[in-house]
Amino acid sequence: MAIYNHPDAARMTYWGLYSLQHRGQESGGIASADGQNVNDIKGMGLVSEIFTDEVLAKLPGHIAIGHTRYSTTGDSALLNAQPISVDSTKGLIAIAHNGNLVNLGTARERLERDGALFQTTSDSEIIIQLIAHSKHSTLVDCIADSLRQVEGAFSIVMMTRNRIFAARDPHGFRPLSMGRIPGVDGAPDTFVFASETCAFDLLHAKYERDVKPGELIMVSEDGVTSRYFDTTTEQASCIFEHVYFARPDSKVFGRWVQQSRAEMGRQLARESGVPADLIVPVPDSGVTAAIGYAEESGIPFNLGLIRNHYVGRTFIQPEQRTRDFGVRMKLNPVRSLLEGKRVILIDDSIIRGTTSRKIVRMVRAAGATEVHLRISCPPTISPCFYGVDTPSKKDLIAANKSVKEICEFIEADSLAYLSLNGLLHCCTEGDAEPNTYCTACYTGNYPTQWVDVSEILPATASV
Ligand SMILES: O=P(O)(O)OC[C@H]1O[C@H](OP(=O)(O)OP(=O)(O)O)[C@H](O)[C@@H]1O
Ligand SMILES: NC(=O)CC[C@H](N)C(=O)O
Ligand code: SF4
Ligand SMILES: [Mg+2]
Repeated sequence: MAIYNHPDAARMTYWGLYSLQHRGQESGGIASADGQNVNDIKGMGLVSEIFTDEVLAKLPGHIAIGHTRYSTTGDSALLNAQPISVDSTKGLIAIAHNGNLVNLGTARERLERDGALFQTTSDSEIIIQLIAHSKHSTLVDCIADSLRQVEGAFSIVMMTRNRIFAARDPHGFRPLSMGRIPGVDGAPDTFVFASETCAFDLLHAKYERDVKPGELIMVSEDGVTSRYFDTTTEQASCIFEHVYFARPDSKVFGRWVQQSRAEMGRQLARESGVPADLIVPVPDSGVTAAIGYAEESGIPFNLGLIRNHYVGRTFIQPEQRTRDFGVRMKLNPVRSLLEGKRVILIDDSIIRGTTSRKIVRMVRAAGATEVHLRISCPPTISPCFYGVDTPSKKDLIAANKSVKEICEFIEADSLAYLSLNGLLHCCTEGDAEPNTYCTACYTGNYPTQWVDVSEILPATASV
């Protein structure tokens, strides 16, 4: 999140982060500036646990950036919480980064040889260390120079004591949108940047446009300026944002997530329908696809699994132990709906298999006579290096087992996944401009050169 020109920028950022909590639950932070000084407050846990009125009062100013972290490089620890600030001859710069860099080893070594002292173990700090060490004369040139040297996924916002910057990597892996709150009585407008447009709604900000792949935007007293630091790379936006990561009330890569997900459900029903009495979504992320599936198949839909609202997302938990327990604490079956029924469960993805195995058992134990599982994306066979912490091949169930074997493992009566062509159709259908997506976790074809070879070795070789 970033806010430029609002008297209570930190509080606006706090509200925005509240709407983006689903993107990271481990730590959070806000940095603010009043034109002279920059302050920041970071903590472990959820946004609501870190920020109270008292804490927000310590963050004055009309400029702010904020972050919720889902760790992909570096420990889940306070030292890696963001925004990360670095002070140099260019003044203090703070960064909030969504994504994951893939050439960090070489970049970090080079910087350390040049005398950089790293404060964190996360990849994100590399970007501002590169800026701090850049030889270019203006800050914006230093930033463009830095962004040309890093490879991988980065949607970033940065701030100095009086400016905001926003940029997206040339592949446009992760989303980043720009919005505006019109100034009252001729006052200047407030500019807002957020990973997802759902953050704009609460702030009454109007979605203006996406930050484009390879674009660097600067907002200062002189207004908004934009330049491109790379125009040579083909777009490869993360299709998993539409499958799982983003909220259905967000527009991601210029397309409503809700539309894509409902179409995934309809397509799944067309590709692998099965006779049944009831469609049950696996909340939350399976709900929209299940509605589409029910629409297409004509089979009744009901909430046969209830989600405890005080438990967050399980897949993005950093530890398997918490993921295991999390599923049971989070989801509980509704016996009165399931008893004696042939049930089709709809979920968006199977990564490790933690959720599916527990849920199929749960639904059967609650009296379902048949349990069929339908997944609204293809089998996840390869890890992600671009900001989704899908593990190395040995932990990805679909990299090690056939669909038939997975079906046996999760003890379902039948299992089917959406086809890759089906998924691509669902995420592009009706669009004016063709969207180009990364689908590497389903195909193993990575859009960047730098990938960790040890992670993508065949599962048996890496055990
Ligand atoms: O195979 P697994 O390793 O168990 O991971 C896959 C599960 O995790 C995700 O849900 P999650 O609980 O994270 O979030 P949600 O509440 O947004 O659905 C996803 O929707 C699957 O249900
Ligand atoms: N979820 C993210 O965007 C992670 C940012 C960064 N790679 C980190 O691990 O801290
Ligand atoms: S590998 Fe998968 S999760 Fe990662 S960016 Fe590509 S589509 Fe998204
Ligand atoms: Mg889910």
